[in-house]
Amino acid sequence: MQRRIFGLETEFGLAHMPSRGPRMLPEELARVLFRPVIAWGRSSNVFLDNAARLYLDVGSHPEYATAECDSVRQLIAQDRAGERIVHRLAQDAAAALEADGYEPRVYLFKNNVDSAGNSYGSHENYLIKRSLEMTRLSSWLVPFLVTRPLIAGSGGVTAGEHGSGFVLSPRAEHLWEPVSGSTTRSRPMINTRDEPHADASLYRRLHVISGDSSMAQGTTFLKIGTASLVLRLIEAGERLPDVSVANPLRSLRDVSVAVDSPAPLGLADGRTATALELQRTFYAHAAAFCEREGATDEERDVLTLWDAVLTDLEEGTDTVLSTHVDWAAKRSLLTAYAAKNALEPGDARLRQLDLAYHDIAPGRGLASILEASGRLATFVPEAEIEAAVEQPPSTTRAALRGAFLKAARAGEVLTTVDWVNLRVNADPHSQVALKDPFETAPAAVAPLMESVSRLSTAS
Ligand SMILES: Nc1ncnc2c1ncn2[C@@H]1O[C@H](COP(=O)(O)OP(=O)(O)OP(=O)(O)O)[C@@H](O)[C@H]1O
Ligand SMILES: [Mg+2]
Repeated sequence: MQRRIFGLETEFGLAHMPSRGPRMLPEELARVLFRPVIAWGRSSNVFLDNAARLYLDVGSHPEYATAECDSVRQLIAQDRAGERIVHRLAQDAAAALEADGYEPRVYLFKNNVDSAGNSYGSHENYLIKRSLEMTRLSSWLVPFLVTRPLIAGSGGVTAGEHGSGFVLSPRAEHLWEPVSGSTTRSRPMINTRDEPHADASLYRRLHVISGDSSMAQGTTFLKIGTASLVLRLIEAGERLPDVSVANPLRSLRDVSVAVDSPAPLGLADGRTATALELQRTFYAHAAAFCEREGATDEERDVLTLWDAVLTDLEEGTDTVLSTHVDWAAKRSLLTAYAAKNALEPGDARLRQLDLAYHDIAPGRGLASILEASGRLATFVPEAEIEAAVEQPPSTTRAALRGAFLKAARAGEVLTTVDWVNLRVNADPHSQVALKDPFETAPAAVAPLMESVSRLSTAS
């Protein structure tokens, strides 16, 4: 079975929301949040012991990029570990604010649009074969991503020029092209910037930036697991029906807004199909392919859940939908709250509830409360998430990066690290390039480790 590398980058919304008294602006708050990171790692752009990258770009959105994972469950653990790491920074920041006379109400939101309408991303990374032709890839992947909000959207209340309402994917409004090399200027669904972070003759890193950040573990499981299955079909050269949509961006928005009365999407060949029909087509091909070619246990679990979610949508049932899919979980909360308090659709309290769903503070954020009470399904045991705060995935090169960083930090040896390269600063010949993301053999970093132990003993 072909293995795949997955990585998830999450940008968080950061806010000080005092009930009274002075309010700290996000840029300043971000600096306070990163003070311990800079003290520890001498930079606001660091690789952690769990081999993830934590950094602050321009602006005020802290970003956590998971280490390379090779299963979706592992990715969920590493992604959740990232939430914990930034949450703990937020707790420290709150204490620092309090000491300075501010009310200590610091919030981190794992969402994609702030109250001013700015969008920030959740980027998915998939290792794919270099030999894959990009046009063939996008002819299937784009219609898949256009319709994926049905099964993986985070849901949201909008108050736009077209009136207030509920959308499946708040991110959908902020994308401008199906495929492009730029992330900011034109914001595509698939970014083709060619940075494989691996042997470029063998691999590409597919960068999908159209998805919403996910709170429910079931949504991450579906979002990544189904995309990976679709990639498998494409990589295997399956003969697939042409389901190219005529206008991907318009269709993405149509899918997002038409929650209850889905309009058919126009296909490039003149036919029409609903998003649900297209998702069912992708599912059917993936299921048949796995039946024929074999599948991992995890892929079978993805197929089972995908089928169940689509069946719920087809039949108007809720056997798995609101326990696994963010938009459905959120919508039932909103509906119940609006009914109880007799609220109009555009009421500001509904937008607050929407936001509270994405608050990552355990016991305060609504998704975390739903999960704790069993109303959102879990895929990874709590102990695995807590372990992932410190430990990298053991089955990818992240394990070697993590071990190197840990040893170097313990010995106070300064290093320079990126996704591929590892180096001891004081030993220019020590550089190792881990071009194979599946490399886990300690021998691959033996010279580096020797250099670390020599220099730590020397100090
Ligand atoms: N060969 C690979 N294939 C797929 N994913 C990878 C590979 N190597 C690294 N990754 C993942 O890609 C992500 C890279 O995150 P990072 O934030 O550094 O993104 P970037 O696109 O390189 O840069 P930036 O966000 O600064 O523009 C991580 O989650 C990492 O685990
Ligand atoms: Mg990034």
